[in-house]
Order: sequence, then structure tokens, then C-alpha cells
Amino acid sequence: MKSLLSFGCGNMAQAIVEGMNKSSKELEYFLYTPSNTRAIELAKVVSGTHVADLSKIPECDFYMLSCKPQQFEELAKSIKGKLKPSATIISILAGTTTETISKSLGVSKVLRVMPNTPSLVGAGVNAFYFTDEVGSEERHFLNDIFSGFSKVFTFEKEEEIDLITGFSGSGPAYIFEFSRILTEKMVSMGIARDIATEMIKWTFYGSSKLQLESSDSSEELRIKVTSKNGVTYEALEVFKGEGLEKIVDMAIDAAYNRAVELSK
Ligand SMILES: NC(=O)C1=CN([C@@H]2O[C@H](COP(=O)(O)OP(=O)(O)OC[C@H]3O[C@@H](n4cnc5c(N)ncnc54)[C@H](O)[C@@H]3O)[C@@H](O)[C@H]2O)C=CC1
Ligand SMILES: O=C(O)[C@@H]1CCC=N1
Repeated sequence: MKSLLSFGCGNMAQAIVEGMNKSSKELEYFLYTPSNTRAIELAKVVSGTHVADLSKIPECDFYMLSCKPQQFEELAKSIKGKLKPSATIISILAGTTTETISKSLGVSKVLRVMPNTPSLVGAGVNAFYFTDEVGSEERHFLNDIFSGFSKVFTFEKEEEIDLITGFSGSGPAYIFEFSRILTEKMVSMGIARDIATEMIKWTFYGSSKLQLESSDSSEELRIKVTSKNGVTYEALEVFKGEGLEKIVDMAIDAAYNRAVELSK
């Protein structure tokens, strides 16, 4: 059995570790957070081991960096030179490059991942970039483990990870925000909150399922909903008139610029 230690057990690490644990029994988990609480909680959920402090770090096959990019420097200082030398580092940090990780930790085998939170329910999207030093056996193992709870896309150019961050990494937040706005509008028009919440959730779920299972493009699927002189058309005209596409374009550029800023 291989082992993985996660440094940080926040929202994203929890989604990945729980996703892994549900889909595979090939890993033993070690969990660390500075304040202990969430590491203890996650250790219980995945029958793992809580690491109380960094004075003695267990020898593991994989170490996952799961703190915020801004917390990495502090983490790196506390773990440099204490990791099993043959281990592969998995980083989920937005922006932070494999070069920074390699230099800060004195390591060369790094998998940089851009995950997303639907990993928690087995429907994540994970983008991979490996440094050259990661061998094919580790690449296959990691690909299999992550594929158990997500769709894995491997990129050959590291810059592409920054590029896709504002799409698949941040994407769930856009969906949840759109979902929130629709739900609130429905409630304001008199529909009971619990009914509105369920109806919007199912509308998103059904639309995603249809999009995945249909051979139609998203545009064709949209056209099939939009009756001539009908209801949907009026709503879509407002989106068009108010510049929804431009707004999305600007938002994605802002996300990308931030990812690039974090990589410096
Ligand atoms: N939340 C998301 O949807 C996504 C997050 N990410 C990346 O995942 C990483 C974590 O994000 P979240 O889970 O959302 O943040 P979070 O704030 O929920 O979790 C951060 C975790 O790091 C721990 N931590 C803080 N300082 C530390 C230190 N010095 N050493 C070890 N652990 C430390 C915290 O205790 C906490 O458990 C970030 O780098 C982010 O860029 C990437 C894609 C999606
Ligand atoms: O907001 C962030 O910086 C991270 C990266 C993508 C999703 N969460």
C-alpha cells in the first residue's frame, strides 16, 4: 500500500482525499494542519493518521501541498529536508510553479494539479502537469487514483495550468453563483425557498447530464430550448443586450491575470 501525506486539509484537500478514499483503497492517508482540527476530522473520515506536528514527518510516497499559495513559503521552511527523498510532491496550489516548489523544497519530482471541488462527489476535473523527473510508474499510479473520482487532463506545458485555472478550477464557483442568483430571484417572485433551491439544483444537474450524454453542442442544446417568439428567447436577448459574453470574457481575463501574478 502506498501512502500520502497532505499538508493542509481545507476545502480542496478534503474533496480530493475523500474522493480518493471513496474510489480506491490503494492509499494510506496522513493529514496535517497547523491547528489540528480539520486534520483530525479528515483522518476520522478516511481512517487515516493525524500528524500532530512537523518535527517528525512520516516517510510517504506522496506529499500533497494543500495550503494557500500565500502560506507555501512558511510551509516549505518547516518541511524542507524532512521529506522522503524518493517521494513525489503533488501540488494543488494555484499559480505556484514547479520551479518554485522544487527550489523551495529541494525536490525534483513534482505533479502540479489544478483540481476542482466536485472531486468530493466523484465528478471532479483535474489538470495535471508533471516535471520530467516523475517516472512512468508514478504517472500511471497518480493518473489511476485521480481518475477514480475525476476526469484527468494532462498538459505538456506548465503555463497551460494557469490558463485553465479560471475555467475548471474556479468554474464551480461561477455555477454556484449563477445558481444562487436564480434561486434568489425565484424566491423574490414568491416560490418557497426549499422548492426554488431544489428546482434550480436539478435544472443545473439535468442540464449538465444532458450536455454530457448528448452529441449536440451546447449551442444546439440551447437552440432546442429556445422557442421562436417564446419565453427563453426574451431572457437570452437580455443576456446578449447587456453583454454577458463580454462580462464572462473580462472575468476570465481577471482570473488568468491573478493566476499569472501568483506564479511570480
Ligand atoms: N477551493 C478550491 O476550489 C480550489 C483550491 N485550489 C488550491 O487549493 C489550495 C487550498 O485551497 P482551499 O482548500 O480552498 O483553502 P483552505 O483555506 O480551505 O485550506 C487551506 C489549508 O491549509 C492549511 N494551512 C495553512 N497554513 C499552513 C501551513 N503553514 N502548513 C500546512 N498547512 C497550512 C490550513 O489549515 C487549511 O487546512 C490553494 O492553494 C488553492 O489555490 C485549487 C483549485 C480549486
Ligand atoms: O480561487 C482560487 O485561487 C483557487 C484556484 C481555483 C479555485 N480556487
